[in-house]
Amino acid sequence: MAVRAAVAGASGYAGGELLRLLLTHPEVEIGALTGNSNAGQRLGALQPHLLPLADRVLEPTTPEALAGHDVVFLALPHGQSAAVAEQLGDEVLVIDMGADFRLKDAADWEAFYGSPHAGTWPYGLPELPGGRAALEGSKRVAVPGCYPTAVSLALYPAYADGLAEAEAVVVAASGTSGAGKSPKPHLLGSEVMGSMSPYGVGGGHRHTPEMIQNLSAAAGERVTVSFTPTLAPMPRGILATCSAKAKPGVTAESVRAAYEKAYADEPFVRLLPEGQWPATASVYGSNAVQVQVAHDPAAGRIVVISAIDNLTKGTAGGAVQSMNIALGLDETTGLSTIGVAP
Ligand SMILES: NC(=O)C1=CN([C@@H]2O[C@H](COP(=O)(O)OP(=O)(O)OC[C@H]3O[C@@H](n4cnc5c(N)ncnc54)[C@H](OP(=O)(O)O)[C@@H]3O)[C@@H](O)[C@H]2O)C=CC1
Ligand SMILES: CC(=O)N[C@@H](CCC(=O)OP(=O)(O)O)C(=O)O
Repeated sequence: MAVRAAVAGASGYAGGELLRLLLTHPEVEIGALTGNSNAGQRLGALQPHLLPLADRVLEPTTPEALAGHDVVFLALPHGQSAAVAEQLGDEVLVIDMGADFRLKDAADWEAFYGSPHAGTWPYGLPELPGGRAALEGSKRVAVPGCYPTAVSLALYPAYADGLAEAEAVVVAASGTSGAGKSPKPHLLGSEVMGSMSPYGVGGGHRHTPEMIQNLSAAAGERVTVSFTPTLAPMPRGILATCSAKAKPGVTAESVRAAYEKAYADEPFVRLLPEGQWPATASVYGSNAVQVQVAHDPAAGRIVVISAIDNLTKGTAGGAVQSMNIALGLDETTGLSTIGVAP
């Protein structure tokens, strides 16, 4: 019997990418589609690339509209999911693509999001140690942020294998869809085209505590992360350049061996052959993660670069992968590692 899925936030970028994936998922039947300011609109007017759903009309996001489904995806602005989720009952699988339930530390949540902490749900990054076990049979999933997905998958093997000191430096470039669809003055076409710019510099970005949470769990000690996001003139993609001081005795061979071990059996993470580097174009529209490692002996640092599509593995693909695990389906069902080129 098909898994009936509702999508709240179907008019947004994350909701649109989720629907693109669910349309080809062999086990899923798409149920209610809800929005907020766009309720009453045809989906075809908002997501013209989703042709099979063009004549569906968005409903308001209410418990009644979301009732009667096996899975409810919440692709809402952060801070909006908790109130909706608590009205859905314990039997339905709720997958939150926003930030509300990602952080374990209430003080971190309050410091970075400025509202009371709603709680913590099993975290939807199966590749992390213990990640799959946390999701199996769960009725709640918190999908990670896009930058924490790219950065945690780049650095966790170095920490899990005890190769890196507990400080990491990350500079990551993101495509503009990461900022969502609502209009923002710094995201006007003329501001973004032909330019790259940093933001959230100096530890202010709300994804910093999420990265620290993941890397500290892998290291078994608190890892600090100096994170600088930058905006790149492209619609999708994240390229994360991450480094950490190498522990004494670490070599290029020991670094590569740690990553080969971590990713040998991962269906979506590809440690590239030596000499080949991750690129956002190679993972465009796919759930793949490209990773490459280097050891810089002069600087005494491990350098790891990862590339993801922020809307796919960084949000909607990660959500579908987690749904598959929670429901006991093959983890790769409905997901592709094939990109779009050129
Ligand atoms: N874009 C990305 O790369 C990533 C996004 N995410 C997360 O996914 C979530 C959605 O982001 P994104 O799609 O980019 O954002 P968008 O701004 O593109 O879409 C937001 C969606 O939420 C709906 N919405 C807005 N306010 C409310 C409300 N008060 N109640 C119910 N629905 C509401 C909007 O409906 P309407 O249009 O009808 O007003 C729209 O469907 C966010 O939490 C974001 O952080 C996570 C990782 C990456
Ligand atoms: C380019 C850009 O603006 N990106 C967003 C991150 C998108 C994301 O993952 O957001 P959530 O944590 O809200 O899910 C940002 O930096 O705020």
